[in-house]
Amino acid sequence: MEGVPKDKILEDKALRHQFTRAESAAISQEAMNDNFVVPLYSHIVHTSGKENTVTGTGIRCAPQPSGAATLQDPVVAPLKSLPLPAAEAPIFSFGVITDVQYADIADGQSFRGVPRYYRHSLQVLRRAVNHWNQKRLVNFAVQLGDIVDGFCPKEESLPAVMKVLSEFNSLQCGTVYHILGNHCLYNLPRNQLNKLLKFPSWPNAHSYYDFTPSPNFRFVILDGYDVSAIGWPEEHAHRKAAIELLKQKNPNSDKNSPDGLIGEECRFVKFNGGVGEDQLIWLNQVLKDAVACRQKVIVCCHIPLHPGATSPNALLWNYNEVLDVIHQHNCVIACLAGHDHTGGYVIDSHGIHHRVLEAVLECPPGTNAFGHIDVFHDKLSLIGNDRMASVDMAFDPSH
Ligand SMILES: Nc1ccn([C@@H]2O[C@H](COP(=O)(O)OP(=O)(O)OC[C@H](O)CO)[C@@H](O)[C@H]2O)c(=O)n1
Repeated sequence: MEGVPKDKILEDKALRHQFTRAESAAISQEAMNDNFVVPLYSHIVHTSGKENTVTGTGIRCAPQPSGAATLQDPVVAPLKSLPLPAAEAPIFSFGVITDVQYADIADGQSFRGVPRYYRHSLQVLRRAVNHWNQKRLVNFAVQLGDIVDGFCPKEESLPAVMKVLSEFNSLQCGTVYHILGNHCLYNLPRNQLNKLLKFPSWPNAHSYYDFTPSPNFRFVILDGYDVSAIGWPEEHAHRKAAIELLKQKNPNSDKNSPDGLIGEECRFVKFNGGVGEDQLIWLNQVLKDAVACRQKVIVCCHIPLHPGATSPNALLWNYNEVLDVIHQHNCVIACLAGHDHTGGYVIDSHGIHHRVLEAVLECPPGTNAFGHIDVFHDKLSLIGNDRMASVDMAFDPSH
């Protein structure tokens, strides 16, 4: 955060502070009166020929050089003595990483034959934390799910989780906010995870929460395995509902298999899940409150929320219900997810950015997949490392 004007920095301590509604509204008004610097440039990465999608790795558009004057150029006074405009400093920054899926086992592969590097993933995580620690690059980090892999021998689940968490604990410059993934639930009971991952909702049973790291920005952490065939006790209503849904939607005896399912119907597999009714009501309330506080919201969920940003077999079962709620409020600027390891990106019909992040687990030795997001008043700038593609996500600050 070197060179960042003092008044734009929120110290770590303040970032961990949960702002009250009154505080937020007051600071929000102050910010509105502020003269924000207009960014020098804003761009979206196009790497695949598909508009607004990111499929390449680590590509970042550079600002265009100003070039020589042409006949079309307006006549202007010589600029010799004008200083260059200063680059705008981010309001805050946060680290992002997903699908570490650590296990102390030999390399393997996914169901589709994609190599998976279970031990190396811990090294990628270590490099991520070191990177974020350098120059205090971030104010906090978000881990988007699946810290350990389902192939981790059961008796090693807890030590494996502890090993991963101890790497995260090396983050010197702020809190790590965790999200539940399916592989976490293959390893440990939900209640134990809720406690280990320090969910603010603990000891309540649910695994969703929100936090306000800066007065004008709120994060909503969704639990995509709220209605799920994994992670709940046998008799739990949400497990029963999930099993019933899978019975209706997926004719395969192995409910992890999408064989025979077409298009978006492929999402009805056991390794996905849905957001339950209570969580939808809670989400609606949180977004309503965020609008009242003039906050911009970043929604994070392990399972992607938009079919344009993911393969259909990694999509949230009731993604449309969640999007309906999100679209009713004019405050969500981006949705971040993991789960679909290759990554993806789309801007939806309401201008919301959906960025699915690239997995750590699939990084061949020596390569990386992590990043940090600089938050500005009118854009989120994801700066990815190596296999994580960078992208600028602009939004309208006036809404
Ligand atoms: N066709 C399939 C696919 C998977 N399985 C089994 O389901 C479990 C979870 O699969 P996995 O690929 O490990 O899940 P991830 O969360 O890492 O990734 C999600 C997808 O990549 C989304 O695109 C595991 O036990 C598999 O063996 C299956 O039986 N049949």
